[in-house]
Amino acid sequence: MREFELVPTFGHRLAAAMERYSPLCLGLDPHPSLLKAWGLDDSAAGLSAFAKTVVEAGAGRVGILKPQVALFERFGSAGFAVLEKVIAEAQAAGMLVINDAKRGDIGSTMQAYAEAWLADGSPLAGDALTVSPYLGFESLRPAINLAEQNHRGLFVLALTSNPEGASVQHLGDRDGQGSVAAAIVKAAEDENDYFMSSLIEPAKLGPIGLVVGATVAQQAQALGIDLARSRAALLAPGLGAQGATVADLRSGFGQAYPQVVPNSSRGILKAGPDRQSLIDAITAVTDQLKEQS
Ligand SMILES: O=c1ccn([C@@H]2O[C@H](COP(=O)(O)O)[C@@H](O)[C@H]2O)c(=O)[nH]1
Repeated sequence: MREFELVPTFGHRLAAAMERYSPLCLGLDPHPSLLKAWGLDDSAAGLSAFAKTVVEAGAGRVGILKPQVALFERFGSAGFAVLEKVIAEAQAAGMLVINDAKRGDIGSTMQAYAEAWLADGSPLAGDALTVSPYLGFESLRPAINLAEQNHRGLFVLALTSNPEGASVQHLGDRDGQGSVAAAIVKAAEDENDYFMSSLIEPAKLGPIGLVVGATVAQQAQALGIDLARSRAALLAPGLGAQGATVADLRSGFGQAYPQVVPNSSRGILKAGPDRQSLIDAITAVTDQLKEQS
């Protein structure tokens, strides 16, 4: 809780969802190939049917849903209308929604992105948003401030799951300056420390999370980054389709493992469209995660 307020912070709500269900974040990635495999049209109507099945399969089984915004944006305003409905329905079903839109711009424009994705009453506002810090961490300030005021969260790209990420994110490491990724993690840590110092009810996780791919988690240790100290939730895409396993999470994240929110999208979604097969795929991953905890 925040001082003078009785509304739980994003960190409190995320920790509660992880505890109640499992740390799994179910990725909602309606790729054209998946729409086809599910016998759906590559249209806004197909998108809507796909999303409805995923939300119904996840309800009561997973606490966190991550729609991939690009795959809704493909359909323009019709896709955004589907996304707005998905956000509302997933939240009504008890899930926290992390909108994976990877927004980032100069501060004045960032303010508009923040209002779209993080302001109370905005139809696109979920519980958290992914953001890119590559215009400078402080360029995210409007989103940081609005997220904190509105009990929402951010996930800042730090070490992304794709192999190309290292060419930017590891810069500085070899010449002893400390890597770009390390600077981002430290900025998130400082922001979380500042925010959490004002809480009445202590929280394990701050409002500023980080994206650290499940496929590259061990690189954080190699770069000398202490993820546990950041008190950031660690959104970890890469489980399943990109090759990372639940065992990799444990070894890769080490002491920071309790902060990890692993995402699997295609690895689970390929089990559809049959609802029960989708539920079985979700259960298989959540069971493995519970065994590792
Ligand atoms: O570093 C990153 C950041 C985001 N993503 C996103 O996560 C999902 C992963 O989907 P899978 O089908 O499980 O591979 C997707 O929406 C990516 O855009 C990421 O993979 N890596």
